Amino acid sequence: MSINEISANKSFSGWHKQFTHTSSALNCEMRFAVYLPPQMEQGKKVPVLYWLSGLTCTDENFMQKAGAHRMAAELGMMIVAPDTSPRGDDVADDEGYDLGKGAGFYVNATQEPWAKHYQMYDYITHELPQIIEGNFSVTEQKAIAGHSMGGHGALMIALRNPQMFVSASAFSPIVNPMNCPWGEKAFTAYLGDDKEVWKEYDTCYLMENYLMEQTDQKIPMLVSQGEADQFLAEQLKPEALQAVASKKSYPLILEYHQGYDHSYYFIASFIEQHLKFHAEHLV
Ligand SMILES: N[C@@H](CCC(=O)N[C@@H](CSC=O)C(=O)NCC(=O)O)C(=O)O
Repeated sequence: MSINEISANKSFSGWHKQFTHTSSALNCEMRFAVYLPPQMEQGKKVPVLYWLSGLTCTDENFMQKAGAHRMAAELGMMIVAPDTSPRGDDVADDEGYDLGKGAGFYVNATQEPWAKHYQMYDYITHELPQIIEGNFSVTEQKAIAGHSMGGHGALMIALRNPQMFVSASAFSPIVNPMNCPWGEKAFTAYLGDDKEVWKEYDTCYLMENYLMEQTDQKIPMLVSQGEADQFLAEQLKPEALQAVASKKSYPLILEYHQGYDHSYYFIASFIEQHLKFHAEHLV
């Protein structure tokens, strides 16, 4: 699995880099970004945090706006930020910002015209980790985090792959995509009308029903939510996740923050807490 380095910027004694590669899962050329902490230059293997971004994002939003490099350098943590959908001229798209390119929702599409390229679940859970582990000096320890649509992706993927990740966190996640306009639109297009199939990708459903009998399957979760978020009531509904977590005794920390909106200003304000949370588990 060859990758091509297309940019490199020194940052907090480590490196921010971007790579392109041919994705067999997505059937197209993709780009991802990494932050390589300075410990890697001294030959040390480091754990990896996968960051999944939200609607309209590429690999660049998090790396440029979250202010995560200083703490990742201090903690000795590699960060991987993939794109949010397949890309390219022959990839299906939609006029809306919430479907198609920039809006892959981290699912494996089964419907046309999406199925040929929109296999983001497989890309994040199989192909990308293989690429990272094949090309960088990393340990097997992995955590996952994300924002909004990417928060849905991070929590959903963690719940379905508890053996793969040691911790999960999210800013302003879409926790119940089966029951909000963003999720209903995307899941109908990518997965079809059968809501039984949607359940495989719904964090609230998964937390209540999936692999929850064994206590060691409950990987710790941190969720941060701004109270002034413009999408809070209609799209995000964190109270639904809190209700399931309480019912299932799931180790969820859900924190509300007065005055913060849905933007990267919120993420930048609390990213240090999230990275330290993951560092506690990435031993
Ligand atoms: N353009 C849309 C809203 C788009 C938006 O807010 N995108 C968020 C993620 S929302 C959920 O996944 C984002 O991260 N944007 C990129 C950024 O750098 O801020 C609208 O106008 O409503």
